[in-house]
Amino acid sequence: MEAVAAAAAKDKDKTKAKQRYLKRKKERRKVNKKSKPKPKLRLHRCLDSRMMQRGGGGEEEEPESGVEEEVEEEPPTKKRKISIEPATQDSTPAPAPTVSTPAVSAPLTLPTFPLPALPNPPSKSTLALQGLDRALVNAEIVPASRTVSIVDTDADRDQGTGGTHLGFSEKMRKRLVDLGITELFAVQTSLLPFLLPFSPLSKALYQPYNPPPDVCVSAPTGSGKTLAYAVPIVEILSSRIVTRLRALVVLPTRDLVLQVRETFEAISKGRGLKIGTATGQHSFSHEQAQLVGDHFTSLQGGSSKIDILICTPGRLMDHLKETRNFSLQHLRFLVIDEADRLLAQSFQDWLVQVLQATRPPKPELKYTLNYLARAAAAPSVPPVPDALSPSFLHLDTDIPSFITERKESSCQKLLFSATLTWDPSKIAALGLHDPKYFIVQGQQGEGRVMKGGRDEEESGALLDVVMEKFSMPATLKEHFLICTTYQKPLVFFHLVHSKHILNPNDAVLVFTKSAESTERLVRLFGFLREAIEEARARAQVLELDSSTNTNIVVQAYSSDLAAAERKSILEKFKAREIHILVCSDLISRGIDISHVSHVVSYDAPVDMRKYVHRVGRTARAGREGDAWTLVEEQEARHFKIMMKDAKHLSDVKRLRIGEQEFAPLVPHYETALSKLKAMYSRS
Ligand SMILES: Nc1ncnc2c1ncn2[C@@H]1O[C@H](COP(=O)(O)OP(=O)(O)OP(=O)(O)O)[C@@H](O)[C@H]1O
Repeated sequence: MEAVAAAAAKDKDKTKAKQRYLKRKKERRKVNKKSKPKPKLRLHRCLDSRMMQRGGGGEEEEPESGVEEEVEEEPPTKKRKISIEPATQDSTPAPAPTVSTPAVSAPLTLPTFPLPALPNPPSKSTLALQGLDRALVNAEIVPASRTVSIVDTDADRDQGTGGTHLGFSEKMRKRLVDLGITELFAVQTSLLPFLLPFSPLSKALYQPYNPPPDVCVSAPTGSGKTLAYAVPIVEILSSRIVTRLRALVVLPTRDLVLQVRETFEAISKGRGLKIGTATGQHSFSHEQAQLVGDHFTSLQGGSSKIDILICTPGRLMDHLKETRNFSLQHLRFLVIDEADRLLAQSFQDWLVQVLQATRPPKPELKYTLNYLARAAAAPSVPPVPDALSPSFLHLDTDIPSFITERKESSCQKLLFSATLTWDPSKIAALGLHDPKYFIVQGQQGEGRVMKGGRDEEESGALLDVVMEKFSMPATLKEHFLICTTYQKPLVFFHLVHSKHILNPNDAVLVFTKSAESTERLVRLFGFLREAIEEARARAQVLELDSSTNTNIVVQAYSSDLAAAERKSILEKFKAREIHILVCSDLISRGIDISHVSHVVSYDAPVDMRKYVHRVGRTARAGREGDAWTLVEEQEARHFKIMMKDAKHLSDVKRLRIGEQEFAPLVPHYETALSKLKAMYSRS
């Protein structure tokens, strides 16, 4: 019994000792908690602030539209992972740990180390501006509201304003007013005074010792870039006495060449300037006869029948290589419109070859072995040193010159796009001389509210351009719809027939991903209308109201069509004989059809550049316009991320169409689908 009692007492002591130990441990923990730093918390804060500064955390958390919330976010697991990593892994030397000696032999807590302090990373704008071309940092940011009236009132005449103060002549002002242009748009008010300075020397056709500065312009679609370069070119070239090829405008497609030619012809009426095109639409010999005067004598200065050539790069290369007396040495202007697209195309290195043809070759020392060898191999009739431009004069070795200063090409390069690239490697390839950048703001720029005043506003606009957040026309309304692949034709059909789109005077441009999709959609549309008409004839269409107009003219426009056919289709569309034009991205850039009131991207665009140019076919020159993008369910995530990256998601409204709205169409759609299937299986 005694032994049992002793054992019980011993157990009791042990329990008491254990309780005491636990109590002490708890107290020690409390003390430690108060005195020790909180590494996890600090690291979290540190990481959070870093993420905010890098734009990761800060921007993602920005409250956006209801649509925005549907974008899937990355789970925040990473942050936690990092926070529990042992601090000792960091290579930064840490101060000696402070370990408190326990009063009793209790298990030691892990020593903690103060975390190394991370320097604050530079802000986004500083990062983007670091290493940027100085000229780009000094870009002129032009608000879209900077317009100027050119209607000549008595007051204007007295004050010498009314447009002529922008550098162009009274003759040009009158011509523009005759064409219905009463005020100049922002891109024009900024560029004209720059390209047409008052000093007569700057308007000279040749400036071999002080070549004019090059210009890069980024301005929204439909903002009037064509006139911004056409007016100065016509004004400066009008002073010429002898016809030489002095302006070259390069564009990516034939359709655009024809459009720009029309603009030049309209504004240069009565100036005696000769305008030519080279697109491959006519035979090569026909084009040669249009471009060059003398085909037989080899003239070192070339021989031109035109002052201005508007062309595509492929055909330009052909003439440069094979057309005798086709010379670019007299160029005063080289315009690259839709520059980002053209710079992305190699076309036998067209840019390098063109730039080389504008620059004078280095003077050669006579009587060197090389020179003599080449002279011996030269054709028996040497080229005649006629009509050389000032910077090429040294080619005529018989003309003595005592001027040793190097002569440069007088060619001023002008680059334009709504989505201009700022890729330094591409810009460097242009060898720009003293470039000046103009950035015309659109929708986002006008609405921007910046706390830091003008400087911050400007660097914000610059940052947007550099980071390819493109400006949109202020008058554009954008929408998107998400649907299944099966529903897409139904949604499209419903959209154009419902109040959303087609009013009697509306014109709709529909973009698909390829010529084949264009063809298929037009056929399906036709079969669907047929099915509805048949059902109507059988008086079966009860639910479809009479507004479902089946007389709408829909036409496909694709590269599969002959050039003449394409031209005729575009003319009919402009004349409103065609209501819906379905096309691939062939005419998504530059084409200007003023009455296009709606653009539908039937197949969602894969990148932001494509999106900008497609939707830019409407809402041009200050008119209203709507853009609709049909997004298949599986593409929705990509589309939203693309928009979000471009800071544009909140500007695009999501539209929801309930299935019941197009349910009456479904039986007819099924009939149309089976007809389409039968047609394709036959072919
Ligand atoms: N000052 C103006 N007043 C009225 N209309 C104008 C003016 N300037 C240009 N326009 C018209 O605006 C339309 C769009 O012009 P333009 O085609 O030059 O735009 P853009 O900036 O080149 O567009 P994109 O980037 O899509 O090629 C044209 O129909 C043109 O005639």
